[in-house]
Amino acid sequence: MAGAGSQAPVKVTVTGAAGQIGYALLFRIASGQLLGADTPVALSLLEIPQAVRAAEGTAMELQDCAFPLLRSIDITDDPRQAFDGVNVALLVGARPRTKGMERGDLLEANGGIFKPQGEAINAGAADDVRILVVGNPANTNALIAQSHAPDVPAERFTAMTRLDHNRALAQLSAKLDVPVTAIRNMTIWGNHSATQYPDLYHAQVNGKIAADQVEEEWLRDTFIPTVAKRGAAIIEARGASSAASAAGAAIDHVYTWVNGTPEGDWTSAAVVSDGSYGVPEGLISSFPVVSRNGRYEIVQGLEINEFSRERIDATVRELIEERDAVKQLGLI
Ligand SMILES: NC(=O)c1ccc[n+]([C@@H]2O[C@H](COP(=O)([O-])OP(=O)(O)OC[C@H]3O[C@@H](n4cnc5c(N)ncnc54)[C@H](O)[C@@H]3O)[C@@H](O)[C@H]2O)c1
Ligand SMILES: O=C(O)C[C@H](O)C(=O)O
Repeated sequence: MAGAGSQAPVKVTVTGAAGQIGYALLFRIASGQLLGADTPVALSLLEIPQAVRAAEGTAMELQDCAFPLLRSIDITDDPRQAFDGVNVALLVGARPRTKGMERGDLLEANGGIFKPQGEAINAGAADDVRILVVGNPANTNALIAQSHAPDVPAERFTAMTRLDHNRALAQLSAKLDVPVTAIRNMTIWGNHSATQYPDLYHAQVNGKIAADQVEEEWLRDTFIPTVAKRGAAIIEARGASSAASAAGAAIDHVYTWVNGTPEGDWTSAAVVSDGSYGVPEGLISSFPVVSRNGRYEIVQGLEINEFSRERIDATVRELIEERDAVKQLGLI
């Protein structure tokens, strides 16, 4: 069997490489945590021209770590170069909302980033490319990129709700004083936003339904809002949005995608809807998913109670509004 020494490296492109998530993410990728300890990596860092110098500084540090799996680092401000031959694309760089910016302005500014990146992925990506969008608004940015990459199978475009999933595991684990490993089948539904729905009616703790082990009031008034608004709470406390935990979730998302979900468990990812659970086809929405043979598949056949139905419908409504807004702006 060929060892890491002779294997061709997997090309991993990270956009927004000089940002704070980039700094938390790149060293973990280079150390082998994204793809496994046998897989050599060729990193490609995409930044805007003003931040290329800072990305070069990060690359110097990566070099100084002498990671055995890190074969090369390419730094560019050209999406075509960054995505040429890419196997794993982590789209982290995005335009944050600034003071006085309307929602439409935010979507338009991000369209200016994710449209050309989608086109560049379409033009040059490897046949097995997998794309994870982290930059917000993640679901709709993923939709924009996907709609400009007609030659790439739509299911290769995903957006990150694994951080929300991990937050839900952590909150439930603290509430019931159990390790996170006692929890299975957690689900985040919908948008990576405050409307998301973390579902305890299918999650199990030590083999029993989680919702039956907590007070309904806690589930409704504490658990759901704490998970859904955790991003804002981190910004409030840290003065900057989550970075290490976001990087950790991106690593988890890709690692699971490539290596599969454990038997009897599932995870959460925003993937292109096939119409399951009443989510309109084509929307990029979070679902319970398993990864089998290197593909994320939506878990089918779950019963949805009235409480969950209302909340899934609300978050999906928001995704429809975002889709309609970018359609009106001519971005998809
Ligand atoms: N999905 C999630 O769970 C999740 C969690 C945390 C943060 N986020 C989002 O991730 C994004 C990045 O967060 P951060 O803290 O690293 O931000 P940051 O501002 O520190 O870094 C963003 C970087 O992106 C770069 N960038 C901007 N436009 C680019 C382009 N066209 N091409 C390449 N690079 C570009 C910027 O120069 C900057 O270096 C934000 O949108 C944030 O809201 C998502
Ligand atoms: O950057 C943000 O707005 C928050 C981020 O998406 C998070 O969930 O931590």
